[in-house]
Amino acid sequence: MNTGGAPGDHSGAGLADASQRSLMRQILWVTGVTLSGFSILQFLSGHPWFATLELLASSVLLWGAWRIIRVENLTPWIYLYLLPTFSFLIYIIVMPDASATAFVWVYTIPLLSYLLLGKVRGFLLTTPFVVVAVTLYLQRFQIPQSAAGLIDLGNALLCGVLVMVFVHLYESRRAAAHTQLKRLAQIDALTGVANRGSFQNALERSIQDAQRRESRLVLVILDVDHFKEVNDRWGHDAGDMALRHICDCLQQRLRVTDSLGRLGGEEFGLLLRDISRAEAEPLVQSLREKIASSKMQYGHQLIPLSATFGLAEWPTDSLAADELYRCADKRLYQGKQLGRNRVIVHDDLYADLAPD
Ligand SMILES: Nc1nc2c(ncn2[C@@H]2O[C@H](COP(=O)(O)OP(=O)(O)OP(=O)(O)O)[C@@H](O)[C@H]2O)c(=O)[nH]1
Repeated sequence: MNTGGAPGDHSGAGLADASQRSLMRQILWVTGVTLSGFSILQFLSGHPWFATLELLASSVLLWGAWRIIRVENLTPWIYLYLLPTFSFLIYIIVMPDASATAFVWVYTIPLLSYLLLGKVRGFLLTTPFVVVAVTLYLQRFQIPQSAAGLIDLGNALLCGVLVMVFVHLYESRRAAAHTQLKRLAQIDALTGVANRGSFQNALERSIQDAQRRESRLVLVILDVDHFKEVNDRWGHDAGDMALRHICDCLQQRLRVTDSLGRLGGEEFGLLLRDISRAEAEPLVQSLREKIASSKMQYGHQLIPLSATFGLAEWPTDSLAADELYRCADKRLYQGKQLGRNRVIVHDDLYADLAPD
């Protein structure tokens, strides 16, 4: 059973969009400002055309830094930045009066790629550029014949390889930690089902999906009856165990497309997709009976539990998620007033089935 996560939830490579956008902005600023500094140096060393070119490129980068926050799709902008930048870095290795130390700029290729594109796309972009850079470097400066020259070359190449390996390892662990954190932020620590926030997101997305497919869905809110007594009589641990027990009972009967979430305290939400109120009612009645009939084993004691359920159907009860929620909650409250351990499916109270 799905516990809140809905289809279409892509974690994506690299950093999350908002922080990736601000990171991209900072990178554009830094490279823009650095390049304008270099253009002054080029001008002073007698290369006015190259200086003008760098100044133009720097203006484009600074304009990009201002614009990047508002662009809709960030990915093309990232490639638009990385491809010319990497090509330029390779050019400065092979340009006529290039210094052998210009090769150190190649080390920034894996850093920028992994930072902006994540592990897989970062690796795919880094590899060809680094291979081309090393090949051109060796052609341009020839393989040294002396031991000292070979050591210098070995240092430069080995350092490049290690930078790539370290960045790859770092990004793999960062991406795994990000996925784990994201998962933990969406689940309720006690029961392992979706927490309130991710259940509400699932409800919003399911409504949009039902709207698109002209389907129906049912929102159920349930609250454990006299739960305070469970805590008072058997202790808080028994109360915690009762909450997990109720989740188990619910999960055993739900379909994979349904969602279960803990809305707070002893209140839970169920999202039954592609189902009408009439079809949902027997299912919810069976859930109620299952909870009421399976006493929870706590040590040598059996603790009786029951819950009251309120149902609301989309789109007949309301089109909006918050109104649908209020409707189900109101019926749950009516169920509590009528004596608990029952399912209320609509506002006509006398039409609802009373248990037992
Ligand atoms: N063990 C445990 N108890 C909790 C947790 N969250 C809330 N509670 C307790 O749940 C109890 C809820 O009590 P009430 O709101 O009075 O509800 P109730 O006793 O179930 O009564 P009705 O809902 O009217 O049937 C309180 O005693 C809370 O302390 C939790 O995570 N674990």
